[in-house]
Amino acid sequence: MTSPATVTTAAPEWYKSAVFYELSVRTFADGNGDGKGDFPGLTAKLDYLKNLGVDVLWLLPWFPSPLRDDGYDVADYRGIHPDLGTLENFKVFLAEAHGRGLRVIGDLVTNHTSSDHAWFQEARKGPKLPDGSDNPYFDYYVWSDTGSEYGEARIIFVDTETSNWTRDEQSGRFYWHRFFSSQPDLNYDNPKVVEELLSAARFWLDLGLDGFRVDAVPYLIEREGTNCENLPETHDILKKMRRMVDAEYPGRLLLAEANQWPEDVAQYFGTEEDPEFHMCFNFPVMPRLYMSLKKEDTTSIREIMGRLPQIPSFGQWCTFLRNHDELTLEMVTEEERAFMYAAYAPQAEMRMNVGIRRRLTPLLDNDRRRIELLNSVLLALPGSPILYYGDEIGMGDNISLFDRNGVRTPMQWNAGLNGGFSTAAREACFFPPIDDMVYGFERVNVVAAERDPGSLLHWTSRILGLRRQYPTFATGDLHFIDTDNRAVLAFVRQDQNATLLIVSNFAATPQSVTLNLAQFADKTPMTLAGGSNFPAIPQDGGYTLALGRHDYYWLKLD
Ligand SMILES: OC[C@H]1O[C@H](O[C@H]2O[C@H](CO)[C@@H](O)[C@H](O)[C@H]2O)[C@H](O)[C@@H](O)[C@@H]1O
Ligand SMILES: [Ca+2]
Repeated sequence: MTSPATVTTAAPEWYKSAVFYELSVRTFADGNGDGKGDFPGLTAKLDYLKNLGVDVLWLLPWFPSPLRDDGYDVADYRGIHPDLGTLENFKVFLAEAHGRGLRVIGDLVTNHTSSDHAWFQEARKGPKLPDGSDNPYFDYYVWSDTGSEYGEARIIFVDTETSNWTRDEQSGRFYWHRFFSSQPDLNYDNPKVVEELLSAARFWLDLGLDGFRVDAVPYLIEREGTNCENLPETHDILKKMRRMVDAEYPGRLLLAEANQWPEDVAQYFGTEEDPEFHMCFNFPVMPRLYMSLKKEDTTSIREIMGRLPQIPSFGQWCTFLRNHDELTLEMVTEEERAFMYAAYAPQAEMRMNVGIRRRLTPLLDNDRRRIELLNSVLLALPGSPILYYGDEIGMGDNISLFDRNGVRTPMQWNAGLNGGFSTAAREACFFPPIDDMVYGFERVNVVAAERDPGSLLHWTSRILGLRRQYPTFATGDLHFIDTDNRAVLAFVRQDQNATLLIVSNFAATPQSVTLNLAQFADKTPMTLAGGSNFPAIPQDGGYTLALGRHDYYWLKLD
């Protein structure tokens, strides 16, 4: 296999203009007919992803794991889960992706390991080994005799866990875990742990991986009297990771998963002089996009975007509508959370932990106008967008499945057996393919979408192409425009190349809006898609537009 080891580009900040696509190898495509997706299966689908118009694939954890948290419980940082194929299969996949100009990032699960990891199994033997020597692995984890420390730290998986401490029978001590009890937290006060994780990262970067989404970064360090989130010592460790990447693998990407308020999440970029992550997910804006739709009031989007601190010049936000977890409601007020539950999770089983375990299309009632609206805003706001696999064809969910698995069902490729995901018997599929009347693979699948010129898939591909023509979407400044209608969100993206005006109607009825465009007086807006001219902006700047329900305009002002 002699395909390129990396994607060559002159732009070191390639991530700023990239569109990301998140997928799970396990549920994307099964290459050997055993009911489990794998790297050969994924490799065979690379042309589909390239044609869709994405630039970077983010792969969920592929490591050996007992799968008590869908792979976020890593048992070996340097391997491939046997269900997914071999290291050789991975290398072929990476070369084939790079050969098509696609980059690939992995998921580095830093905060914890699986309790099955050899380090934890060794650690359980206690601080001293039978021969009286020190057990070097004991200090890889966070132990307590009483399980009473760090009482101010919240429990994250509130539906499952009642404490962040669990007693280990073998050692007779309590170990610390921010997530499931099967995920003991690593002890980042131990420099050896830091080195272990850096060296695990090097293993994959040496193979040509383009970077990592780094999981659950706020929780690395614990300190009494704090909530054990976002601590300075945690930032010191993450900065060390960035220094390693910059020194040894320049051009590779670190993306932080820090589900925090704007002021806290922005800290994960570090500074110009002492950088941390190249990118951070914009968690706070995500639920407000949904909320604005049901409230027909976009004030919360403007407010939260206005709260985002200035970030270093190398930094870029990462925006998303959905991912493999529940639609998290951690970054909203209690009142907003109650609104979101009532609006989007009418059945109790749709709720999970602090969020809603549903996919994009069912959340938006399979309403094409709403799906297009939210996606268009996602693509126009500052940041690099991430699409979640299957959302481009309008896949549904299966809330009867345990935990967050309902949004992790097999990709639907065609109307045949198991939606083309696998040739195995349906019962052998890792998760059952969706086969209900509305979202089942017989109706919702890639082949059907490719045949229909008006499909969501084609629309997605077209709008990605349009966005790509205007680098201003990637790096331009953002200015909100004052309007007389809160249901309509209007903003400008601007740089030396272009001034783009984005107007979006979040209401379910047609709306009229008057924008204050005084600073653009005399300019003639032109639609990006069709090149049609709109009336010129008058001298006083008052510009009235009519928009159909959930309609949007992408206009150019130059
Ligand atoms: O590895 C443990 C978990 O880490 C990520 O979790 C994030 O998801 C949570 C919701 O499921 C969220 O509340 C939390 O703030 C995040 O850190 C990962 O994405 C999960 O899949 C995983 O279980
Ligand atoms: Ca397989």
